[in-house]
Amino acid sequence: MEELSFIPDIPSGPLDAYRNSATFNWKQLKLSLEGDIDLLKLKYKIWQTLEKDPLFAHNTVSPSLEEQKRITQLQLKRINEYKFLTNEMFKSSYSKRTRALMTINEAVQSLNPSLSVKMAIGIYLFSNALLSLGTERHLKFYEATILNREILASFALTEVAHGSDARLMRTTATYEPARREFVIHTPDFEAAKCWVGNLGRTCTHTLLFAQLITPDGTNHGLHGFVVPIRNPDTLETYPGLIVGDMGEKIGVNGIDNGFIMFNQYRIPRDNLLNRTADVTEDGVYESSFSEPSRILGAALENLSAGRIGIMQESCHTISSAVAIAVRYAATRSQFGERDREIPLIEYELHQWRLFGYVATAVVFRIYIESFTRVYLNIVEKSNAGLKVDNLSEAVSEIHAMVSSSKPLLTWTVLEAAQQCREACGGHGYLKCANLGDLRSHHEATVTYEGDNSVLSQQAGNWLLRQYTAARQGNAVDSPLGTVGFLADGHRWLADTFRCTTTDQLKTPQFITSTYKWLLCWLLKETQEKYESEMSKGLSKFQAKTKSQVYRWKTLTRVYAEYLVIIFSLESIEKKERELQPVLYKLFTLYGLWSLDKHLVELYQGGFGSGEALARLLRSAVLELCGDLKGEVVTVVDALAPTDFVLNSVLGKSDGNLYQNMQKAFFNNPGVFERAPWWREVVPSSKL
Ligand SMILES: Cc1cc2nc3c(=O)[nH]c(=O)nc-3n(C[C@H](O)[C@H](O)[C@H](O)COP(=O)(O)OP(=O)(O)OC[C@H]3O[C@@H](n4cnc5c(N)ncnc54)[C@H](O)[C@@H]3O)c2cc1C
Repeated sequence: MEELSFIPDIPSGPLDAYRNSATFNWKQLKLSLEGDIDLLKLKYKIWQTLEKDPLFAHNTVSPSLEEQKRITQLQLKRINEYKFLTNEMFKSSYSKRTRALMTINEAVQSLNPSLSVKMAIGIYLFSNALLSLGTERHLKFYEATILNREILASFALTEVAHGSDARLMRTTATYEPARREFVIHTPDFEAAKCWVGNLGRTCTHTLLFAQLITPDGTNHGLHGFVVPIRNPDTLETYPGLIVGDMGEKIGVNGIDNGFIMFNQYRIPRDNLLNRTADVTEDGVYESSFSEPSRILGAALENLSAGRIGIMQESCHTISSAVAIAVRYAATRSQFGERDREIPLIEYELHQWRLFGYVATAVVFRIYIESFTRVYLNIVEKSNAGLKVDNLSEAVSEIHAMVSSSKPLLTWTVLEAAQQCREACGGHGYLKCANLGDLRSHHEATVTYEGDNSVLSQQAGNWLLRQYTAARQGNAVDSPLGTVGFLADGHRWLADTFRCTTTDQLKTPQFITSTYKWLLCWLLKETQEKYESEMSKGLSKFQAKTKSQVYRWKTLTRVYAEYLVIIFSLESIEKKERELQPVLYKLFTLYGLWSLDKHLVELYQGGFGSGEALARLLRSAVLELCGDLKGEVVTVVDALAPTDFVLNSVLGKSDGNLYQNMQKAFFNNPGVFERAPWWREVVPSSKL
């Protein structure tokens, strides 16, 4: 086993009772979930450095809005000074460098989600966009951002009246050959860019998406431009801009989301990100794509890395949430027979509420770790000009994977955070439990970088194209192999439920084959519904909108669950032998617990007929919960960050629940003082 002494030991205490029954070493599982010892070391280095820095100290009371923004910006400055991304990392291969940046982002996110959003948009998303959408002209911006940290950027796509439907955005960038400049203009408030993170108070530049118009009046669709917003030395906005902060939100208030209106604002021609399309000095438009929608598609594909980052952060959020709730469940006792109270974790109901999410936290982490590798490998090869087989098909498949997985992960983590909060009862409602902040900061991820419901529709488009190809006897375009099985769709659909014992369900084979049946059936259902709407004379657009509920939407969710299943299974098969028993149990629980939510479809489509399917499936879930009782406390030790980062009075690793709570109560500012406003509320006659 590798040398893991850099991971601090966990203090002995009341949780030992459960820890002692674990069949594996938690540090080994932690390393295995991280997937790379250097990245795990980097994460600990960041956490330990920031724990010593007063700028990162936790607050017992939420600071004012302005203060949250100030602290977050100062923290970013400090992170830049720490140079966690060493020169060696910076010079390493694209995938190594990106993995390191993603790790820094994850480590920071678990301490202050606003800070990681600030960093992700302001540095990584922007610099990534410069590399993928820009050319040599833009290298100066790249270096100023990622190397010298002189630029803090933002990403301005959303407008007041248009969010998901990006094509109809109305900010314009009109080229003027006489001055070789683009003139950016906002026609009215509805076209103001809004929700733009870092724009409200801090960014120096924005990556703006605007309709590119050539001197002949032709609109060539949305294109990306680098637009200076503020003087970096004074943070004053430049003339010609109306920029403001959007005010208080229901989470991530350390981020200054802003709005902006441009009044005939001029930028040099060179600021157009011109990898896919350019305008000559004389104003002639040139593009390697014939379709404007494909240019936008190429530009927005850049968001994939950001969405993968969101999924990684979501894995941290669910890990923290289940760590708090499971440690609480193991130390909090209620009820029992003959006045002997038992810990909450002993109750089957409590196990069922929480353990599915513990299993989810583990398999999501394994899935994302593995998918990130595949993704970065392909991007690296393609950036280096190496041959990637079926590159454009692979890009489409990755887009479908990301567009279905981001919704699945972010929605599930939101449900998990809520369930964990409730599982800690009233104490879970305390700010110092940290479950409320985990939930509300996470919540925005279901909307930003693509609203989940809208994003899922894109994955459905790709899936239905593959289904149609398979039905017509053509090849399925799935270089990553996620839906290669559709070629045998009729065979999978002929499958029926034949198990007679729960053990027969608790196998990877049962779970994967049932998912294949589900996907084939949902594809057939969705396609039939779509065709029947078309046959009534509806347009493609209308037919699509009439096929969403119970079909398209469920289909894309099931596809994402299937991705989690196949990717995590493949990884688990390669993991250390000592870890495999617990990992298979967690995998099986995730698979069956997820299938339980699709019983309606499994019966409706004729996979199951009698009562056996539901009875055996649910019994298997409960048996697995019981089997995992002795393991979960140690599983969450592997999932949890350090106590400082977890920042929860209920979830400390020492398990001294009530001593920790007393300390927190007694240390609340002014806790024992008479209310400073007492004079205002007592009867005036007594004064
Ligand atoms: C915290 C936060 C940070 C953000 N940061 C940025 C940023 O930095 N830069 C930026 O440009 N934007 C940013 N955004 C904006 C974000 O990207 C948009 O909110 C998102 O794309 C959704 O667009 P919308 O709000 O206009 O919702 P709409 O598109 O108006 O959607 C509203 C609802 O209608 C549903 N809907 C829409 N179309 C359909 C359809 N065809 N069928 C069925 N249902 C549909 C959606 O699912 C959604 O539930 C941020 C948002 C938040 C909350």
